[in-house]
Amino acid sequence: MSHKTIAEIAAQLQGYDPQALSADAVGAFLAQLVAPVAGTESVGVFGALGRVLAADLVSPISVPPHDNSAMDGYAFDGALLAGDAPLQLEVAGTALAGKAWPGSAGPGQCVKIMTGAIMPAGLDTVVPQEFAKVADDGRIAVPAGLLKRGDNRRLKGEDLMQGHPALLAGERLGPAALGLVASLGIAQVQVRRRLKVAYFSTGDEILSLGEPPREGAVYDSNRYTVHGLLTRLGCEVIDLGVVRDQPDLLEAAFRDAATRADAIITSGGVSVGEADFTKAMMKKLGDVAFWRIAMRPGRPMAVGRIGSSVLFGLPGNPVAVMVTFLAFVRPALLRMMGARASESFLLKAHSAETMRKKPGRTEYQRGIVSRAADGTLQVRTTGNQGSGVLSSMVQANGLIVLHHAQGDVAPGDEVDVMMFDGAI
Ligand SMILES: Nc1nc2c(c(=O)[nH]1)N[C@H]1C(S)=C(S)[C@@H](COP(=O)(O)OP(=O)(O)OC[C@H]3O[C@@H](n4cnc5c(N)ncnc54)[C@H](O)[C@@H]3O)O[C@H]1N2
Ligand code: MOO
Repeated sequence: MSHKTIAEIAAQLQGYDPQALSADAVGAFLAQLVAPVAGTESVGVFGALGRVLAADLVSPISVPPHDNSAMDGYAFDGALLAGDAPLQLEVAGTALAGKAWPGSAGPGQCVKIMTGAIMPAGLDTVVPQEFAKVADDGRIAVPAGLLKRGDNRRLKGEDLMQGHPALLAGERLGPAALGLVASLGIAQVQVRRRLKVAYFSTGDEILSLGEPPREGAVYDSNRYTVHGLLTRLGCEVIDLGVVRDQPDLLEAAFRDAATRADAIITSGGVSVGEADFTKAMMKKLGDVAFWRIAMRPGRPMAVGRIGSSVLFGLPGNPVAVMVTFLAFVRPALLRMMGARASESFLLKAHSAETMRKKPGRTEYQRGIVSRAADGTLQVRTTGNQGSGVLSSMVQANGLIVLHHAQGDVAPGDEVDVMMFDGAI
């Protein structure tokens, strides 16, 4: 497959400046860099949760398969409802769910019917049992003015119609979609193959779990966060551990990742520090751009391609990793997974506090959304917004998105919030 180079994509984007990119420009760039992976597989319905449908799914049957009753009651011909007086109907038989009533109702007759039972021929309306008065002679009375013709009847195919698409290619199959597939009698679905994403952390000061603490060193948290983010997305995660700032080790890790994965995610080493091994190695092995993004947190980032793998070089700070992942990597990976484009879901909430914000960059503040006394949604920040303060990501239930052109926020102003539920 031929891919566009960084230079080719950059040439197409107006005002592309790697040293000052808006968050929108990053999104537009990545949309051009990545494409859905080829390859599909057939999976059973239980195993299809979270997978991406590879082709439109056309209904082989109609659901429901027949007109049927939505209530336990009595089915009758709705044409009789014209008058003002209660209808008096004789009960001709009983229609049970799961089989057709074999008889036929004559004029002035109704059929006792259970929820889900096929509507007997010629009958189109159901009076629920609670509203039907049964007289001593066994006849039932339908009160006047209660029903319209067709009430309490479910039409054949009102959920899914035979021959029509029930689900479109690119659907990420959730619990409702699994049930829908099963309701069509379909046991296997064709889904895109899982995306393979390799991940490693870089930095000499990064300790792996199990190593004793030492001065100046911190335990690797990014690999665990990224593992969680990727797993929730339904990717196959290839964990390449912590890689020291040594050219031979970095080169081996990148080469290994590029042969095994569709995408490579690294954290650390993309800023302007002196030990620039990671950047140098990315540049040597692939077609990579180094960006300064007009955003907070998550200013530095590297993107490009090593071999045929897409590279996302995320900044080392733990919160910046999560924010850049949610803002940019997640939409790009969804596109690679073949998922239909979906805008990230932003909720509006009233700010409970003043937020200082300079126009000209996008800021993501960790927020806690709650319901105010008047029933509306309000959001407050978690306090310290340092990009190393991972505990605040745990406290938060969403990211307040202060857009590029936006200025200061006053208490009561509406702000956009990207809720974590569903995203991570
Ligand atoms: N002179 C400048 N300095 C910095 C700039 C800048 O523009 N000019 N940008 C700052 C920003 S913003 C960020 S973010 C960082 C990004 O730097 P790197 O990507 O090179 O990351 P490191 O320096 O390796 O690490 C930054 C920070 O994060 C900690 N870290 C790294 N990896 C992990 C991990 N796997 N688990 C937990 N913590 C990790 C690391 O210890 C550092 O504290 O640069 C700023 N500086
Ligand atoms: O990416 Mo840095 O964390 O903006 O702080």
